[in-house]
Amino acid sequence: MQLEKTAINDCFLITPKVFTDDRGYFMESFNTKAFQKATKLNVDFVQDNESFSAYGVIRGLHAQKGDYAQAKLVRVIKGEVLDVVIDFRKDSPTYLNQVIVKLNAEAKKQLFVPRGCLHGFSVLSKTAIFFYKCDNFYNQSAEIGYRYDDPFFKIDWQIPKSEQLISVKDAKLPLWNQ
Ligand SMILES: Cc1cn([C@H]2C[C@H](O)[C@@H](COP(=O)(O)OP(=O)(O)O[C@H]3O[C@@H](C)C(=O)[C@@H](O)[C@H]3O)O2)c(=O)[nH]c1=O
Repeated sequence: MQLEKTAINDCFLITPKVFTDDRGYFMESFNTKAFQKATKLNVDFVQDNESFSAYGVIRGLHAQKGDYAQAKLVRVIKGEVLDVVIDFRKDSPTYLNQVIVKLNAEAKKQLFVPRGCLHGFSVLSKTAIFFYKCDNFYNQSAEIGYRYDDPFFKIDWQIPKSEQLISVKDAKLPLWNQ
């Protein structure tokens, strides 16, 4: 696997080694030892999530707070998304920096999202299957989130306004009040 640093501390772009042959391909989508060696981070993933979305869907911006904060290792199994991470850790040297990267099933890149960061994505392809590992369990009461169209974050989700599809829950999220 190959590791690239990003504009957010401890948020890494990971390219797995893909072995192709006449049958197709093989890759280790996750290997604890290789991950720890490359990132120097000790992360214990405990939950895997998968979601399916159509073009125009925007999910985010989400996180879990306090003891329930989650690091995520995200990737796309089908289609393409624009993945967005905002460093929301007040004590981080890259506080409020953003990482915005296209992830797709062809390139197979993964993004490691540290605990305490806001996360979201928009679907650029006709449909997309999004898969992610989490190092803490889902806890509804610990969920926090801010509006995908918050003017402070000013994220270009690369979806025309008329085609954006947002959940009722996400549409009701507050704007970030600094
Ligand atoms: C995230 C999650 C949701 N659910 C349930 C709650 C709800 O009824 C249904 C759909 O939940 P949501 O609308 O919150 O799903 P979604 O908007 O896809 O939420 C996800 O968005 C991306 C951007 C993230 O970063 C994730 O951490 C997560 O917050 O699934 C679980 O049971 N476990 C989970 O881990």
